Amino acid sequence: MSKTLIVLNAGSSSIKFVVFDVTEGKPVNMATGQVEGLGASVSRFTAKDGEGQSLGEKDFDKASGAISTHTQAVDLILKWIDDTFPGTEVVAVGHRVVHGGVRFTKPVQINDDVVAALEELTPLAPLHQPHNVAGIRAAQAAFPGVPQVAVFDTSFHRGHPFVNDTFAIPREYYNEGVRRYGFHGVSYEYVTRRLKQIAPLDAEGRVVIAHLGNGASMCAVRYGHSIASTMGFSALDGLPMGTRCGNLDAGVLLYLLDQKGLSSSEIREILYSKSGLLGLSGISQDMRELEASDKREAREAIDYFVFRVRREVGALSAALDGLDAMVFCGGIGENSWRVRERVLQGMQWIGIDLDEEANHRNARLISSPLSRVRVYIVRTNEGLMIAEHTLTVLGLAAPEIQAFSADGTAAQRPSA
Ligand SMILES: Nc1ncnc2c1ncn2[C@@H]1O[C@H](COP(=O)(O)OP(=O)(O)O)[C@@H](O)[C@H]1O
Ligand SMILES: CC(=O)OP(=O)(O)O
Ligand SMILES: [Mg+2]
Repeated sequence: MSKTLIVLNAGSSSIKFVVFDVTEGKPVNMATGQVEGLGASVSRFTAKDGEGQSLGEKDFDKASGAISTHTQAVDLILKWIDDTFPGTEVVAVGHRVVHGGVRFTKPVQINDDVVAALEELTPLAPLHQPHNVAGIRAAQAAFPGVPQVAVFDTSFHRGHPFVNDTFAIPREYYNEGVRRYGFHGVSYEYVTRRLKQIAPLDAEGRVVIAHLGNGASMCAVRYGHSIASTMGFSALDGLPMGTRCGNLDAGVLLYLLDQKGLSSSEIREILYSKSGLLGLSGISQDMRELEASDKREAREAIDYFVFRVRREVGALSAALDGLDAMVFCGGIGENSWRVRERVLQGMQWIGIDLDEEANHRNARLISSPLSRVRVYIVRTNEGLMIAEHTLTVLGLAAPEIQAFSADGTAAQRPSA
């Protein structure tokens, strides 16, 4: 009987999943999919095989039994896996968990104590953490006795030097956990490892990675380790995102509270769900739609996005004492040649010279031979990273994965 590992990435209104065959101790992608629109009037299930070919899609509305909870979605995913891959045994479940706080500096096997600790971190990541915990509970109910592992978005950043870990507010807040955690660490860890394979010398240098997806952040990596991130205490800080504001003067919060009389939950809704590309354009949170629009507001939203990314290239390069390579990943970073072109144009001052033709075709290397700084596109793969960590934590990984997987954890990092 073949052995299967399931990776779950539970968001506010969707659960993404990846099914891996792990019979040989190495994850082989069998299927990727998601249930979107949880709690909405219509939810949608889609799945693709390892080559990207559709394995099925189905809409669920009131008539066919709408899916409103994460538990129902996990049950649906489990049943689909059972029907699609009969004769496999689920041996482990790996979860992406956005916040690991100061305690979780590396992936961990989940038990009741871990779940309780993750629940306590909910106020730090209200858009993600409750859903991550709901996904864990749903999977525990669906796969009783099957070991589960949490892999954290914050772990990769836990070695930040103090100046990149703190805010200049009274120190007691730092001591109680008000720190610049940084997120998207699972993606950055994967990209850092791929860069080691693609360009080993660059991977040892000073690298700025831009994870530009629906959530977006940038990370400064030196000798393969994160030293700074644009995201801070919450997944709100730094770059503007699909619906999140990014960097914001704290005075704006005081204004909304004191002068506009908004409640904290109204402010949370604005900053997390009504801002960013959606808030500025009034049209969409989706970069493709904005690029297709000829409205001035759409153009200005993209202008702002590009401007903030460019600023951070400079800021993170300063944090790194220079720049050797840059990497784009995430849905926008991997696919939008327009955004990349606009970010990189006129950056000769920092050593970047774009190869426009390579950039147009989303090539792996998009800087010209004249460029002192190499610029790459790397397709991120958070699911594979989570699968490898899950196998390693549970002692199920093939030796080469075990060695690879042990090598990037914050616990083993030299101090930055
Ligand atoms: N070909 C493309 N051109 C421009 N933007 C794209 C393209 N493909 C995807 N995107 C954008 O990528 C974003 C989604 O990124 P993704 O990393 O898939 O999101 P998530 O954080 O939900 O995983 C959306 O804004 C989408 O419009
Ligand atoms: C941390 C974060 O922003 O995650 P996502 O991109 O999945 O929203
Ligand atoms: Mg994402």
